[in-house]
Amino acid sequence: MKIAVVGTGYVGLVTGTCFAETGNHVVCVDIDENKVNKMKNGVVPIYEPHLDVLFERNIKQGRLEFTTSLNDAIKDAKIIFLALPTPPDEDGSADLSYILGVADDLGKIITDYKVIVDKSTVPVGTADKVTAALAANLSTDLFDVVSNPEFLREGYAVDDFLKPDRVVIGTSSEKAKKVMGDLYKPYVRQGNPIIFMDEKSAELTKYAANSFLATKITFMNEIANFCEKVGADVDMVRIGIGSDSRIGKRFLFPGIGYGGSCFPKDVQALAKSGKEFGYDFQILDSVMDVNEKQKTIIVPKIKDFFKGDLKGKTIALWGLAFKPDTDDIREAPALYIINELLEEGATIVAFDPEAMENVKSKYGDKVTFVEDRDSAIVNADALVIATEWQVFRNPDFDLMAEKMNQKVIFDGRNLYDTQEMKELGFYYNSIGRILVRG
Ligand SMILES: NC(=O)C1=CN([C@@H]2O[C@H](COP(=O)(O)OP(=O)(O)OC[C@H]3O[C@@H](n4cnc5c(N)ncnc54)[C@H](O)[C@@H]3O)[C@@H](O)[C@H]2O)C=CC1
Ligand SMILES: O=C(O)[C@H]1O[C@H](OP(=O)(O)OP(=O)(O)OC[C@H]2O[C@@H](n3ccc(=O)[nH]c3=O)[C@H](O)[C@@H]2O)[C@H](O)[C@@H](O)[C@@H]1O
Repeated sequence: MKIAVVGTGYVGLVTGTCFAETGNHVVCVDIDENKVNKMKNGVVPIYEPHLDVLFERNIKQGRLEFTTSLNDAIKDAKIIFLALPTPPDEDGSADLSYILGVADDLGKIITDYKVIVDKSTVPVGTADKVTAALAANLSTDLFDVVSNPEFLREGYAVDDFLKPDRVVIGTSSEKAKKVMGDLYKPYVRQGNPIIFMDEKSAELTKYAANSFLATKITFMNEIANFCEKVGADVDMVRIGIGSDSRIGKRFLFPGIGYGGSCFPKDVQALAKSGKEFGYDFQILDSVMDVNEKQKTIIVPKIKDFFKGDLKGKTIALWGLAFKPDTDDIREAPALYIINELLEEGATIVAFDPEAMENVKSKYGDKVTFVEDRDSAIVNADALVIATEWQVFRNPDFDLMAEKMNQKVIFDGRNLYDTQEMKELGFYYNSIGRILVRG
């Protein structure tokens, strides 16, 4: 099948590459010329594990192409995916200007029947708005609009896309249903269901999934905070409740709050969407409040340790990305921690395996960046861990003892065993577990 993908970010590029991998011909279009040039030269513009192999293979085999011309991209395509940004507007609602702008452009250039698929995360009612934008210039016989939300996670995007738990397709058109069913056939063969539904339900399924997961994490963060008050161990509680199949083991890991380009904006957008329709999502308001505090929950702990004064203190920071295996720093808790520590007068020496360039462009020389994990801890008064990259899981504790000014760790991701830290004589402050005083 011939496919066009508009927008080559995390979702668009993975979508385009994976559809090429299953034998389709895909043209990806982006307005960012620099990005398109990179891709034309065989460079993957984002860090996403395993994407490069598929990317190279499909370019070589002539199934994956790139352009900045919307017209060139869509002229032979039967299906056009919109994988465009839907960032939060000033009031927290999803900004649909990218999607509606492209829909408007498409309405002016489409000449034969096409299925326009919304892959971006959008509020209920967007398919209707996209339809209206297209219909302003185009006969409704020449298109159908489908909502096909994406559930991939950054860092696991390729695997999540190729082996999805489910594919949700929202459409009221039998013709579009057939086209989409054919496209996703390879995934059905892997035993993953395609769930057909109406457009509005599909749109809401996406927000509901992200909001539910964000709520699950936040609930666990509150349990962790309470564990600290009463001397319980959140790891035990997590295992204890996660073993109940009704609750499940995944997405129960407490830490310094959820971040990224999706949970924060999607929870906010669903709450906002609720208000627009006269419904007050009380749970979501609480989730946002708790998460906001959770992102910097480690800072008062650090201040307490240093008796309220961080001036002149050097803090090593391991991890900047909002989670491991990505260079994405959107809404990363590490940035909130950096802001507060800088305000308190601390010096920050940071390391992240993939996200340093992105942070450098925001902070410049306000933060010192080093090229490896162990350089960050030299002469540090404390180490803060903000992202659970594998490389931080098994550090050289002897080297830490030797190189740090004192053996002090504030761990926002619960990477180490508290008993071991006690034996090694570290001050070790983690989330929802006993405080090891060293
Ligand atoms: N990042 C993720 O893991 C996931 C994101 N989503 C949703 O997918 C959508 C896209 O997200 P990302 O891929 O992360 O965004 P992104 O910001 O990484 O990429 C968007 C791309 O669209 C391009 N673009 C902007 N205007 C354009 C135009 N007029 N024509 C062509 N290209 C244009 C940008 O240059 C950029 O390359 C959002 O709605 C997001 O909520 C859904 C599931 C997962
Ligand atoms: O809509 C989206 O963009 C995507 O949002 C999330 O994916 P992603 O943001 O890439 O990353 P997650 O692995 O879900 O992590 C999100 C945040 O939650 C945090 N988290 C996750 C799991 C957990 O147990 N505890 C926890 O604090 C992570 O550290 C991270 O900050 C969803 O998991 C995807 O299904 C969805 O497609």
